[in-house]
Amino acid sequence: MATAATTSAAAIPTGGGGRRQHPHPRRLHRLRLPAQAAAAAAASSPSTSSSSSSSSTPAEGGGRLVAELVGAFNELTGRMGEGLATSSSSRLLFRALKLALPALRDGDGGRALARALAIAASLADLQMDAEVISAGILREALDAGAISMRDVKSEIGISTAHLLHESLRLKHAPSKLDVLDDESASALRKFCLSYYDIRAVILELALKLDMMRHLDCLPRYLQRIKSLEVLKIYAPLAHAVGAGNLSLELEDLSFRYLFPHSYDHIDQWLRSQETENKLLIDSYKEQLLQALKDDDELSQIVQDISIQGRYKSRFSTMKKLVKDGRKPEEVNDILALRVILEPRCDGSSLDWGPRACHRTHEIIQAMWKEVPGRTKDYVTRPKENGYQSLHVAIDVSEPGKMRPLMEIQIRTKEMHKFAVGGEASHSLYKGGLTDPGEAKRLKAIMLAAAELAAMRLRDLPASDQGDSNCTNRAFCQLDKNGDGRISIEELTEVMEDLGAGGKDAKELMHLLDANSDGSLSSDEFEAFQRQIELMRSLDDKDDRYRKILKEKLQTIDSAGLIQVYRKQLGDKLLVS
Ligand SMILES: Nc1nc2c(ncn2[C@@H]2O[C@H](COP(=O)(O)OP(=O)(O)OP(=O)(O)O)[C@@H](O)[C@H]2O)c(=O)[nH]1
Ligand SMILES: Nc1ncnc2c1ncn2[C@@H]1O[C@H](COP(=O)(O)OP(=O)(O)OP(=O)(O)O)[C@@H](O)[C@H]1O
Ligand SMILES: [Ca+2]
Ligand SMILES: [Ca+2]
Repeated sequence: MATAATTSAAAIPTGGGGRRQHPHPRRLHRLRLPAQAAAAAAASSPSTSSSSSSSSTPAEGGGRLVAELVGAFNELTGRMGEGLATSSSSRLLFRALKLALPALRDGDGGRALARALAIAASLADLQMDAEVISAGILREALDAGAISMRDVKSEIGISTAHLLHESLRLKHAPSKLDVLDDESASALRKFCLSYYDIRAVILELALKLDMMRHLDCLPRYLQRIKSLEVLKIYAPLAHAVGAGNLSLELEDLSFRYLFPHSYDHIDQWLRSQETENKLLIDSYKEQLLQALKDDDELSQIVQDISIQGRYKSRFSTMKKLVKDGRKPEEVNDILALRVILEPRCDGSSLDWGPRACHRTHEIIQAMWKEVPGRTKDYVTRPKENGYQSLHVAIDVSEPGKMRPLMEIQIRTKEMHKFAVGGEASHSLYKGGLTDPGEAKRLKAIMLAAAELAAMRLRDLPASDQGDSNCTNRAFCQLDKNGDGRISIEELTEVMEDLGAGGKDAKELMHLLDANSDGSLSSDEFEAFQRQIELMRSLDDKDDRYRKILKEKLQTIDSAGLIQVYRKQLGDKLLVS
C-alpha cells in the first residue's frame, strides 16, 4: 500500500550542486569543543573569534568535527526509542551525519547545522525511524545545495533518497493553491495524507515546527502567510497523523503571529495560573489513582487503571471563547483529567466496562464537589458517531481562591481506542478530516509505511560486522573492523569523510590516546565522549541564557519604553 505513495528510482532528480570533496577544515560555529582539544587549540591559536578560521589548527578543526559528529550521534540515538536505535539504524544515522556535517557547518551563519540537528531531534522525539531522522538532517544540506540527491543515493541509500524526494515534492504542495480557504486547505490535507509517504509528511511537519519556532527572523507579512498556512494545513495534518503535541505547538505559534493581541490576552491569563494549575492537575491525578486502586469493587472488575492530565492550550482556549463569547474563567476544561480503565476478562460474556466507569464516577462524587448539570453520560447513551465516555466537571476552588472547573473524562481502554482512532476519532472531531473512509485509509498507509521501514532497518544477523551486541554505539561506528580499538586508519577515514586530513587524525589520536599505544580503547573513547557531553551542556546553557536575554530585550521593546513614557505623560496631562 505504501509503495503506491513512493516513486521509482528513475524519477529521482539529482538536483543541487555536487558535493564538495573534502572541503578545507574550517571552524564550526556552535561546535562543541572537547576540553583537551579546546586547550590545545587555545594554546596554539591566540584568537578565538569566529572569523579567525585561517588561524585554527588542524587538530582544532578535525577534533571539533569528530566531537560534533559523536555528540550529535549520541544525542539522537539517546532520544530514539529502545527498539529503534538498532545497529543498522545506527550505521545509517552515522553515515547521514558524516555526509551532512561538512556540508552544513558554514551554512547560514552556522544556523544551518543547528537547524538540521534540531529537526533531527524533533523527529527522534516523535519516535521516527533512523531513515526519517537521516532525511531530516540531509534535507537541510540538499536545500542549501551543499549535497546532491546523487550523493544521498550513493552514500546513504536508495530508500532515504526516495523519502527525501517525497519530502521535496511535498514542500511545494501548498504553493499550488491559489486561495487558502477552508475547502482548498482541507482538500490539500487529504491529498497529502493519501498520496505521499506518511513519513515524508511527518518530516515536513518537523521542518514547519522549526520554522515556526524561529519566525521572528522573518518580515511581518511573511510571518502571517506562514502562520496561516500552518494553521490551515500543517497543524490539522499533525493532528491527523497522531502527532498531538506537535499539532498543539504549531497551533499556538500560528495563533501568536496571526492574532498577537488575543494571544497575549489568553497567554497572560493561562500563564498567570499555569504552574499552580499544573501542580493541581498532578496532585488530583495522584489522589484519584490511589482512591481508584484502593476501591475493592473496582479492583475486582478492572485489571489496569491509568490517568492522563492536561492543561488546555492557548489556541484551543481561544476557540472556546469565540465559539459562544465565553469568558476564559467560564471555559470548563482548562484543567482536565482522563481515566482509562481496562476491565478484567473473566471468561464470562459480561462486559464490566460500563460498571467500571460508573463506579469510578461514584468514587469521584464521594471525593470532590461535582458541578450539577454538567455531567454527560455517553457510556449509557453513546453519541451518534459511537463516541463513549462519561464526563463530569468538578469544582476545585477553595475559600478565597477561585479556579476554573476541572473536567474528568472516564472511559474504558476500548472506548478510548475508538475515540482516538475510530469513526469518532479526535482527528475527525478536531482535525478536519470529515470522511471516515479517509481516516481508515490513512491508518492503513501509516501502518504499511511503518512496517516497510521496520523491514528495511531490521537488524542484520549477529555476524554482520559483529556490532550487534555493541554497548557504545558511537565507538562501534568508528571501530569499523570490530577489533575493539579505533586505529589511526579508522580515525583517518572518518576524518577524511568529514573534510579533515590525516594530520588532524594523528593530532587527535595524540590528544586522546592516554596510554600512547597508538590506538583508542573504548575507555579512552568514553573519556572523550564525557568531555563532549560536558561541552554540549555548557553550550546549551549559553543558548538558554542568550534566549532569556533576547526575550527580556524584546519585552522591553514591544511593551515600548516610549509607550510607557507616553502613558505617564498622558496621565500627567489629564491631571493638570
Ligand atoms: N474523540 C472525540 N471526543 C469527543 C467527542 N465528543 C466530545 N468529545 C470530548 O469530550 C469533551 C467534552 O465534550 P462534551 O461533554 O460533549 O461537552 P461540550 O458541550 O462540548 O462542552 P464544552 O463545549 O466544553 O462546554 C470534548 O472537549 C472532547 O474532548 C467525539 O465525538 N469524539
Ligand atoms: N479531559 C481530558 N483529559 C485528558 N486529556 C484530554 C482531556 N480532554 C481533551 N484531552 C486531550 O488534550 C488534547 C488537546 O485537546 P483540546 O483541549 O484541544 O481539545 P478537546 O478538549 O478534546 O476539545 P474541545 O476544544 O472541543 O473541548 C487532545 O489530545 C485531547 O485528547
Ligand atoms: Ca474539551
Ligand atoms: Ca578497530
